[in-house]
Amino acid sequence: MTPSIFIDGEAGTTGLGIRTRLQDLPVTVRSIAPERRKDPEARLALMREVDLVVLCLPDDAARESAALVASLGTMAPRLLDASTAFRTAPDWVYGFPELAARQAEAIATAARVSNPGCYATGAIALLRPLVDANLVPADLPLSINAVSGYSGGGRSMIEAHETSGGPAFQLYGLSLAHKHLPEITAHAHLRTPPIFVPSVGHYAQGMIVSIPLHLAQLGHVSAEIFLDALRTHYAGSGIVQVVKAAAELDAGSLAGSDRMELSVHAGACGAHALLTARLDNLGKGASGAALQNIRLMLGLDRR
Ligand SMILES: NC(=O)C1=CN([C@@H]2O[C@H](COP(=O)(O)OP(=O)(O)OC[C@H]3O[C@@H](n4cnc5c(N)ncnc54)[C@H](OP(=O)(O)O)[C@@H]3O)[C@@H](O)[C@H]2O)C=CC1
Ligand SMILES: CC(=O)N[C@@H](CCC(=O)OP(=O)(O)O)C(=O)O
Repeated sequence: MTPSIFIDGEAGTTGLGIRTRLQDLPVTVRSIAPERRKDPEARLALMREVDLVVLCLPDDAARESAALVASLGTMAPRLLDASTAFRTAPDWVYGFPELAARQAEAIATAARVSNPGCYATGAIALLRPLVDANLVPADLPLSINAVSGYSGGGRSMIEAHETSGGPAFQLYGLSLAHKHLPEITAHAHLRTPPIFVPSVGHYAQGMIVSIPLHLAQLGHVSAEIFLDALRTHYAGSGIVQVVKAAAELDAGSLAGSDRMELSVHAGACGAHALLTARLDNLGKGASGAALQNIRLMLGLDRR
């Protein structure tokens, strides 16, 4: 039988991206009448009838909706959440199929999967293989810089940039406590939370996450060793690709793609390296990643 899906928040930025990507898949998308989209009874009624619920809501609404699903007990559908609410929760599986050898399998069989944050996707993709291979110590004090297109802030930020015109470039999260830090620390296997400085530019979509490293702090490693480790880890992935370092990086050039590109830039002096991840915050950073997880959860393919 064709599996059925209810996207709670289907009219939002991430929800719409998922709907569009589902069009060519053998699934039935069940929708709620727009005027009842915030009505718990109407949502619960749909949740009872589907195989998979996908939450594309702000964190508090996602927690409420997850509680509605849980109230169905043994009749509960499976759940994929795009918010920050459950990304480090012990009874949820982190929806990053490329994270480790068994992750795609764990996602395929999980009752509850959390979709990674956009910045976290880039940072974890770069760090986790290097930490696991003991090339970057888990307690190394790291700094992570990132820039996102304004669609990363959802509907309200999109409207602000497209009507009144937002700032050309803005650092934010300057209390250095961005909501992605717990997930980056946990899933990159770090023991020291990094300093994370996000920023947003006056363009719609696409992001770069970059992590500078002083090689003298790391012992006998080089940019080439990092590159080899990343290439080995992501060999065979059609989605996460390790590419040659270029002299410039355009944050918007993967807009519309669900791929992510990782690079290692070697400093000319031989003492520095810069790890970079480029992705579309709405693609591998949100709806594209959700599609990977939906396909795995519904058995539509394996990574
Ligand atoms: N945009 C991005 O790049 C990314 C977003 N995410 C996450 O995905 C989730 C959705 O974000 P995004 O799509 O950007 O946000 P949007 O603001 O674009 O969409 C959110 C949607 O949720 C609806 N909504 C809000 N509150 C409720 C409620 N109580 N009950 C039912 N529906 C509700 C909104 O409806 P209405 O507008 O009518 O209130 C809107 O349709 C968030 O948790 C976000 O952090 C994750 C990765 C990247
Ligand atoms: C530019 C911008 O505002 N970006 C968002 C992150 C987008 C994202 O990944 O969202 P979730 O972690 O909420 O799922 C922010 O920094 O809050």
